[in-house]
Parts: sequence; C-alpha cells; structure tokens
Amino acid sequence: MSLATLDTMGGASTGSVTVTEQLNFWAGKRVGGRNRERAEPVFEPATGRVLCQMVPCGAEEVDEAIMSAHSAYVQWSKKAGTERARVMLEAARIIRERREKIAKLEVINNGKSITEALVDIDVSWQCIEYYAGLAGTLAGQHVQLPGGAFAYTRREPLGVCVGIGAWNYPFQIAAWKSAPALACGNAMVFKPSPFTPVTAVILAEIYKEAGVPDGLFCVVQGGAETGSLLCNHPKVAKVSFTGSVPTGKKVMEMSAKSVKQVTLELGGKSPLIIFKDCELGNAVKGALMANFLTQGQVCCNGTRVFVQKDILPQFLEEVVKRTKAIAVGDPLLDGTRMGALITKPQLEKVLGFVSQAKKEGARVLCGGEPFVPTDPKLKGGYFMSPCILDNCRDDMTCVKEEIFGPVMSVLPFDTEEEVIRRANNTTFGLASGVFTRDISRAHRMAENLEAGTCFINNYNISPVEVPFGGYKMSGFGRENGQVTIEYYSQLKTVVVEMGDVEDYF
Ligand SMILES: NC(=O)C1=CN([C@@H]2O[C@H](COP(=O)(O)OP(=O)(O)OC[C@H]3O[C@@H](n4cnc5c(N)ncnc54)[C@H](O)[C@@H]3O)[C@@H](O)[C@H]2O)C=CC1
Ligand SMILES: C[N+](C)(C)CCCC(=O)O
Repeated sequence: MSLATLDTMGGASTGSVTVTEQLNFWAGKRVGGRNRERAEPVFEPATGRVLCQMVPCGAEEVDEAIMSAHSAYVQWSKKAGTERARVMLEAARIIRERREKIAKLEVINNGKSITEALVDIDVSWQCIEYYAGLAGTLAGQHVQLPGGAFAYTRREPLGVCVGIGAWNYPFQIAAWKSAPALACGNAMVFKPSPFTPVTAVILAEIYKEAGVPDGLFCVVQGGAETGSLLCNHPKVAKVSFTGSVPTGKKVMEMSAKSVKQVTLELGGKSPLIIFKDCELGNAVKGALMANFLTQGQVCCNGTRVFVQKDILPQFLEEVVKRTKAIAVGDPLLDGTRMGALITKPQLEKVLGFVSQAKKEGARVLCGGEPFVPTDPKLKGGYFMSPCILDNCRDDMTCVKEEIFGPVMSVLPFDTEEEVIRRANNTTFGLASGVFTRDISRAHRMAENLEAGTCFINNYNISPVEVPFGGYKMSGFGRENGQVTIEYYSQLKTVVVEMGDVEDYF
C-alpha cells in the first residue's frame, strides 16, 4: 500500500484489501524483503483472510537500514531545531490530511474500530506537531565560573535510535517514538510488530515527502530475531521498546552489552478504584474506557476494577447493561465500537483466561465467548463478546495476570486504606484510576498509588502534552510531554577558560 495506492483506500471495505507493496523503508525508498523463503502471512483480524506477507529482515538488511539512518543523522543533527520543526509540521499536516485513509488501513491490519483508529491517527499527528513545537526550544545553560571563566551546556542528540513497536497502536507507537527522536536531531530505525507491518511505512513515506533527509526514519520488518539484531547493533545509541515484560527484559539485557540507553513501555494490571461518593454514571463510563478500547488490548487498561461495597449492585447492573450494548462487528463501520482481536492465538489466550477464571470461582456476568457476526465475510474473524467477571479475589489468575483482551475483573472493597494496599499489591505499575467526589481523597490516592499515571474521574485519555510511562515492572523512561526530550538527547558540558592555566606541576 504505497501513498499512491493509499488513494484507493477511500472506498475500501473489510475483506477487500490485499497489500502487495514492499514494506521496508530505508535510504529514502521502499525496499522488499530479501529472505522471501522466510515470509510469514499477516492476517486481517476481522476476516481471518491473509492481508499480506511479512518478510523478516536479516543482518545485512538491518545493517543497511542503520547505515542509511546514520548518514541522515549526520545532516539532520546539524540543523537548527526550528528547521527540523518546519519539516515535522509539514509531516503532521500531511497525516492530518490523509487521516481517514491511514485510519482505514490501520483498521484492516489491526482489527480495532474506525472510530478509535481515527483518534489514534489524530493523536499521532498531534504528537509530531507537539515535538515540532519543542524542537526550537532545545537549549543549554550558561554558567559563570571564577575569573571570568564560564561553562555552557549543549543539548545534543544521541544518534541512531531504534523503536520497537507492539501491534495494538501500530501507527501511533511509531509516531510517539519518532516524534521526540527526530525533534532532538536523532534518526530512527523502527521495527513494527510482525502482526501489524503495514502502516509504519506510510509514516516513513510521509516524513520523506515532508522533507527529512533520506534514511532519517527507516522501517525494518521482522520479529524477535530482527529485533535482536537491532538491539545488538553497535551503531545504535538507544532502544525504545513497547511490548511485554519478558521481551522488555531481553531488550534491556541486549542493550546493556554496549551500554545503549533504553526506554521500556511494558505491560500492566492497573487498578481502577470507584468510591461510593463518585458520580456513578461517569464511573461506569470510565470503567468501560479503562477496559474495552482496542478490544481490551491496551497496556494501561484498568482491568482490576475495585468498587466500594455499598455501590457494588448499582455499579454492576449499569456496567453490565452498557457492556452488553457494545456493538461488536465490522470494524470499518461507523456504528461499531468493538472490532476483532489481533490474532487467533490471542483470542484463544483471552478466552482461556475466562475459563480459568470460572474454574477459580469467578462469575461471568456477561460476554467472554467467541462472537460470530452475522455478516458472512466476518465468519473467520477473531471476535469475542466483552466480558465482566464478578466474584473475583485478589489471588485469581484473571486478577493477577495481564489478559490483553476485553475482560474486566470486579473486586469489592470496604476502606480506602485497604484498597490502596490491594491496588499496589502487583509487580506492575503503569496506570491507576480513582472515581470520587472528595478532592482530598482523590489526591491522597494519587500520592499513594504506585503507578506512572493516576487518572482522577476519567480513564485512558492520553494527551500528547503529558508524560506516559511506568513504575515497577511496567518499565521506565517516558513517552510524550516535555520530559521525553531528556530521553532522546544528552547534555554536553563545555568549560571555557578566559585566563591562564594555573601552574600546578
Ligand atoms: N505494553 C504494551 O503496550 C503491550 C503489551 N503486550 C503484552 O505482550 C503480550 C504478547 O504480545 P507480543 O506482541 O508478542 O509482545 P512482545 O513483547 O513479544 O513483542 C513486542 C515487540 O517486540 C519484538 N520482539 C519480540 N522479541 C524480541 C526480542 N528478543 N528482541 C527484540 N525485539 C523483540 C516484537 O517483534 C514486537 O515488535 C500481549 O499479550 C500483552 O500481554 C503486547 C503488546 C503491547
Ligand atoms: C492511547 N491509550 C492511552 C489508550 C493507550 C496508549 C498506550 C498503549 O500503547 O497501549
């Protein structure tokens, strides 16, 4: 799907698109995978049809991409921040102009609803626009020293950065990683998930069209092996990774060998805490936002929903009613609110969590079953009905492990002190949420919850201006917000003598 053929996306429907274009991008153009014998089929989640072939890059191709990124870095890093900003603003403008076509392609590859994909693409151009705004503000400090001497600091880029993405937000993750990287003067080689190879290369073409030097944003396709080649490459200065905890640990280990900087955005099992003094309608909507976006495949989801006992019956009645009403089906239709899970194994894994929960004593209040839409072309899709589990205990598998599917576990609680202890009793710490009308309690909770984000009276909104990232085993480093500049740049100190060198020896 090149930019030219992206034009045909206007009339695209589920089950109608096959992608035959080359999916790698370096040295300013699309490149086909060389190891065609290792091609893996990529499926359209809503139909189960083969969408394209993903050919993983080998050592030679990874090396070519990194070398091309390095030569672009040499030019790009010499530009003033304001010059980089101009190019990035143009890229943001082009994405905004093509948002509907890119969103459609994202839906066909990922399975999420078009309503959500449009938001993802908007967040992507907003992120590039935001970091374009910051590019011109990068500056150092001037420090006076005795005798007229002085020092100054320069904020410099790191070099070639690697981005490794997950499949849940394919285009948005590529934007979240490349925008701050490019704003600071770095180049990036990005590897999408092998399940969602299609849209990152569109971003590469757009950056090129906007005027970045050839090679500045490269895309290499592949899975674990290609990812390892990137993490082990001596010319790479930093790796920013989004994905699971076990892979994140491997990325960190590999990066340690040549002391590369690392940002890790890993999984979560975040608590959403609903007090009896909340505005119940908003709390219910918040619980749905916290669990069912992107078919529940979101790292920061609030999947442990703690509800104060006094309001548990009302909460359950309302949340079950709303969940049953969620329109599951063809993700390209405007009325659909939940599409298909990413792969058949992922669907089976999630359904497995639901049966395990039943065995351990949870009660299924709704959903948790494979869903077969009436439209015949969707019969092979990976759909399931969104699920609410009641009667949950803290020691159940569904409450302890990241499910990455549309499954909400509801847990009753009595007191604030008790719920803080239980909410923090996890190795994860990505996000948390609290619904209450008591402002002191809300801020006390925000202080005491061990997580990188605490949402008060909402959940899962992620404006590009605010930092996003984890505590504990959910990772470290941040994406979005001003602070991310620090994760894509380094400080050089320049010390200047104005007099004679002291006669010391
Ligand atoms: N925190 C988050 O946003 C996400 C969390 N997950 C969690 O991970 C589970 C599995 O999903 P996967 O896509 O298999 O996640 P994963 O962690 O295996 O893969 C994420 C990315 O890392 C790459 N990768 C895999 N092995 C690598 C290695 N040894 N070196 C370098 N790169 C490597 C993959 O190709 C992909 O691009 C999900 O069920 C979910 O629980 C998955 C996606 C996103
Ligand atoms: C956009 N948001 C906040 C729902 C999720 C973004 C984080 C992720 O990659 O899962």
